[in-house]
Amino acid sequence: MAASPSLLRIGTRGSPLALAQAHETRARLAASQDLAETEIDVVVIRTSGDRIQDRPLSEVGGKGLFTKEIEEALMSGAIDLAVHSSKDMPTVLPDGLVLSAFLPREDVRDAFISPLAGTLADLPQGAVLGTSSLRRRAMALRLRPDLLTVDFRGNVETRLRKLAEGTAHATLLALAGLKRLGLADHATSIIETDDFLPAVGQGAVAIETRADDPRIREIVGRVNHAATSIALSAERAFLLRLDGSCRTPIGGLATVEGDQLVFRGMVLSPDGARSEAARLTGTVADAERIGTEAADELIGRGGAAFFRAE
Ligand SMILES: NCc1[nH]cc(CCC(=O)O)c1CC(=O)O
Repeated sequence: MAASPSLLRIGTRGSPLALAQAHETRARLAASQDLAETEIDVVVIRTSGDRIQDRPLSEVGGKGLFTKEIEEALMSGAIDLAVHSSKDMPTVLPDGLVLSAFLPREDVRDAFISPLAGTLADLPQGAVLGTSSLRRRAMALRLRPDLLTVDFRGNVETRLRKLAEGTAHATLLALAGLKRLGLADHATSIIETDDFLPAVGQGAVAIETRADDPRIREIVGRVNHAATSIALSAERAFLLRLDGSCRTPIGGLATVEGDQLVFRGMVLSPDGARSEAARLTGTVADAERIGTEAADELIGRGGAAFFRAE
C-alpha cells in the first residue's frame, strides 16, 4: 500500500443531497485503513445544471450538465475525486476519467408523496402529478393513463415545497435522496419495483477519479461496495447499449444476491401507452453481458421504435 496522502480533495455539487453524499464519502474514507492522518476536504463546485433552473434538463443537454465543471476540476488536478449520484452520470465518461468505487446502495425505490391520496392507484381520476422525469412520467402514465402531469424541476426541497403549495396533487422522488436528507417521513408510500422500475443507478453514490491515478484509485477502492459496483456495471451496460438519451423513458435495476444477478429493464413511450420489459438472470461475473443482452432483447422486441419516435 502506498504512503497515505496528507490531503484528499473531494469535489461535489453544492445541493444539500450532493453535500450529504460527499460527507458520507468523506466519513467512510476517514474511517478506512491508513487515512486517519489525512486531511479530507469537501470542495463545492457549481455546475451548469445548478445554474439552469428554468428549462427541463432534457432540453438543455441532459445529464452531463451536472458533471462538466466537476470533471474539469478532476482533470486539472484541482480535486482528487468527485462524488456523484450514479443516476446523474452519463454512460460514457470523458476520456481519462473512471468510476472507481460505489458506496453501498441506498433504497432503490421511488417514493409517492401526496397530501391527497395514499398511493398512485388511489389518486382521483385526472389528478395532477408533478415530475420532470420522463421515466417517472411514463411509468406513472403506464399504470394511470388518466393522470395529468406538470413539470417539476429543482432540488428535492424545492419539489416538496411546490407540492405543499398545491402546484400538483402528487410527486415522485427517489426514496434514497429523501433518506439521505433526513426527509423520508415525507414519503406517503413507497412504490415497489415490480411494475415501476427505478432509473439506472438510482440510490447509488459513485466516486469518479482520473484513470491514470492508481494511488487515488486504490484509496477509494477501499470504500467500494462490491455488490453495488456489480449491479451498476449491469445497469450501465444496459443504458449504454440502449444509447439512453435523456429523451427516452428507461428503467433498469440489477439486484445481486451471492453470486447471482437478476436484471430487469423497461423502455416506454413517453405517454406510457407502449412498453417493453425484459428480465434476465445469471452470475455476477456476467453482469455487463446481462445488461447488454437485456437491452438487445428490448431492441429486438420493437423497443428500438421508441428511440426513433422523437
Ligand atoms: N435527478 C436528481 C437526483 N439525483 C439523485 C437523486 C436521488 C438520489 C439517488 O437516486 O441516488 C435525485 C433526486 C430524485 O430523483 O428524487
